[in-house]
Amino acid sequence: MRRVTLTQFLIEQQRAGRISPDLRLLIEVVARAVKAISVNVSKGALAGVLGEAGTDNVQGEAQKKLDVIANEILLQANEWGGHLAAMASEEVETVHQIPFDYPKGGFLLLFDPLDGSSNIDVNISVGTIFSVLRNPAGGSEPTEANFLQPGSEQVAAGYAVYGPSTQLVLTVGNGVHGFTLDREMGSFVYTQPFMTIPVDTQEFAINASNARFWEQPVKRYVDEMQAGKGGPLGKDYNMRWVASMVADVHRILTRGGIFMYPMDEKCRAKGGKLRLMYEANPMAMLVEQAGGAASTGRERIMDLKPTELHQRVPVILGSKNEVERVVSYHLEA
Ligand SMILES: O=P(O)(O)OC[C@H]1O[C@](O)(COP(=O)(O)O)[C@@H](O)[C@@H]1O
Ligand SMILES: [Mg+2]
Ligand SMILES: [Mg+2]
Repeated sequence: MRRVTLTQFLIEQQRAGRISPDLRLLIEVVARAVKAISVNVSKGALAGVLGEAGTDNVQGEAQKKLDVIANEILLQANEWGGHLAAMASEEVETVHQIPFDYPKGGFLLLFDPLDGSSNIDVNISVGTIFSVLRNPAGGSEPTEANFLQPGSEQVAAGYAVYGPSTQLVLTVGNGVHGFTLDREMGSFVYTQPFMTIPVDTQEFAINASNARFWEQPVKRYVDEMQAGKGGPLGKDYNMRWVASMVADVHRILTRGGIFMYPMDEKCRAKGGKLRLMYEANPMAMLVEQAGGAASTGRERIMDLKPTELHQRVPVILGSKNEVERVVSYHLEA
């Protein structure tokens, strides 16, 4: 069978008029950075990359060495090339300007360099999530306000999952496409065209240790799922929680399911647990492009007008009928 690489796929997208040469370059550069992160993640203890970095990030969370390494790899790779005007990272407090005297590029890149940090030291899948917006600042240095665009303005979004194999999953607004890293060849091979999420599911993902903090609509929904066949939903459900959003969403894009990190009393003061610009928006774009839905429980995630770069939001995403059910429980409450 003829193998199609990411490069070939992107050239085809460009030829079809779906992406510009600059956006193609941007995605290629992100993919190259992801390969470098994958090498570091897979070496683990052999390269001395496990454990704490001894620093806190802007959110007051302890950074792992790999959080810092992945962040540096993405920043350095993307500074070069001229396709970007600026970057924003979960690990960096303010907008990261391009340190060269290039004309400003047409795009803004946002990322969670290493998602699922608590899983690094126990050798469970982690990932990288990214989002691309247009640069509205023209030739001047983009400000934080220039980044605060709703998710519906994203021109591309994707993630890499560093699991038994490294996969890159991407949308440029024309479906969701998956690629698997061929380590010997050093290239991403197109392995999952048009990934779709079935509208119904019998699998849910939530951190059940927070049950006592949940709001009533989420309690009701989880109780109903746990009641199984004899309950109001009339079917048995299975549960999975990797605690790496990338891995949980990847499972949902592969075989369906619903993922929830809802509002709860523990995270209410912060607005939620997951980050709007680096986690919720890019995953929402991918999930919607695959036929699923993504909501806070009360609003479509991609309709939110961001108020700050590191904003947090509740997230409920995946199989459409299930997400709509949880949303209806929130609206009834
Ligand atoms: O520790 P918990 O409550 O299970 O939370 C897990 C969630 O936190 C996250 O790890 C947050 O992401 P970071 O690791 O990038 O901070 C998500 O990937 C995951 O879904
Ligand atoms: Mg994360
Ligand atoms: Mg992270």
